[in-house]
Amino acid sequence: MQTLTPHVYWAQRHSEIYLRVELSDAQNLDISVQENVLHFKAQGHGAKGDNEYEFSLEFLAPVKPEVSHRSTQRQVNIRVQKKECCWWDRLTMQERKPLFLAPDFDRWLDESDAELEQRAKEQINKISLESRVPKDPFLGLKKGYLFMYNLVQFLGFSWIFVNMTVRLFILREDSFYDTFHTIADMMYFCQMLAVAEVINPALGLVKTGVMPALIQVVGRNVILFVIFGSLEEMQNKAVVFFVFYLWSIIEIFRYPFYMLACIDTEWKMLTWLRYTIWMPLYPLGVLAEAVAVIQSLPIFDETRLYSIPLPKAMGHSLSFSYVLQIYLVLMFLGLFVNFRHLFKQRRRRFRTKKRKAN
Ligand SMILES: CCCCCCCCCCCCC[C@@H](O)CC(=O)SCCNC(=O)CCNC(=O)[C@H](O)C(C)(C)COP(=O)(O)OP(=O)(O)OC[C@H]1O[C@@H](n2cnc3c(N)ncnc32)[C@H](O)[C@@H]1OP(=O)(O)O
Repeated sequence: MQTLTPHVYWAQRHSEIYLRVELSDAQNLDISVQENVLHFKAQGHGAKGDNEYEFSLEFLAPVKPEVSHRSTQRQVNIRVQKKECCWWDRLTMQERKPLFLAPDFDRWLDESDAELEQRAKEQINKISLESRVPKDPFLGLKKGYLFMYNLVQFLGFSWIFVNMTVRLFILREDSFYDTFHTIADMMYFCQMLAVAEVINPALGLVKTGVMPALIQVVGRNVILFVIFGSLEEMQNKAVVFFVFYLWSIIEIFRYPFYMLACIDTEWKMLTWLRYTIWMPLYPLGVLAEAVAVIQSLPIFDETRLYSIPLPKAMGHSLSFSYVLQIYLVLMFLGLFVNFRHLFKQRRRRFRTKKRKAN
């Protein structure tokens, strides 16, 4: 048997090469890519009758070593993936086209048509993927609820922030000492409502963990209701101003950011602020809260408020200040957990943004 070369027809797309080998009833196919050269060997019926046919092609640019092929009664179809998605000027490394090679006009597309075809394919894939993911029938309701929740919180914290800022400008330092009496009601309202922030991820309404929200809400509410709310002696201390002011600064950026997210809108500046200003604010907030706890310790010792009754043999009662000392340690653990969480959220947010931009 003579070894002959079959007629080969080729076409390309940005990511792959198609070869059509004119050989009917091909058998003993041996097709491989080694060092960027495609080797083909098979027995079949070609231009010179039944024979063994073979050819080699060194590609113009790198291709993946895996080759897929399908043999039909009339021909052998070969598909080779390009390593890089780009358009080639010709198929082979050698400039002169081998005699057995010709364009496959059935598949031939020029570069711009191939691009259009690629885009159409991507669009079809996207649509079919979207249609496979079941649509949430309550999506509108969920978004409406979240939007309203964030709006109310935004209005509440804006009122707190503006009120405190105006009072600071007018009364200067004096405003520090009666912050609680002017702001507490609104802060109670916002922080009670903030319990929803633990419930929302628990119900799967927002894509985030329950734990960071729980730490945040419990952390603030202990300070607000237990330290400030139940000790009158704490209510006219300057620390109340710093705690409330630090809490409200982050929230006047965080809630509008969420509101926009509910209507699939984004303002870059707001996103940046939401994911950046917590860096100085969070440690400062925890520091201010720690100062408040430390200032409250002697008051709890003195008033015996919330003290834990002990059996007679062990003494009278255990001051609540001991519980608060343990809480102080927990606060710094909480700071660590949430700081790490916020760093992750920030990285995820800006990484996805960059990827989308590319
Ligand atoms: C078991 C109990 C233990 C108790 C231990 C107590 C320890 C005490 C520790 C005390 C530490 C607290 C100190 C703190 O009080 C001090 C201060 O607050 S100082 C001021 C500065 N503070 C901050 O900057 C923190 C602000 N708070 C937060 O950022 C959040 O509360 C937090 C839970 C920490 C993080 O939020 P989240 O996990 O939700 O991250 P994202 O904002 O990135 O959101 C993730 C995705 O969910 C979507 N989302 C979230 N919430 C909503 C919403 N309400 N509406 C709509 N969408 C929402 C958001 O858009 C993200 O989606 P996507 O990824 O698609 O963009």
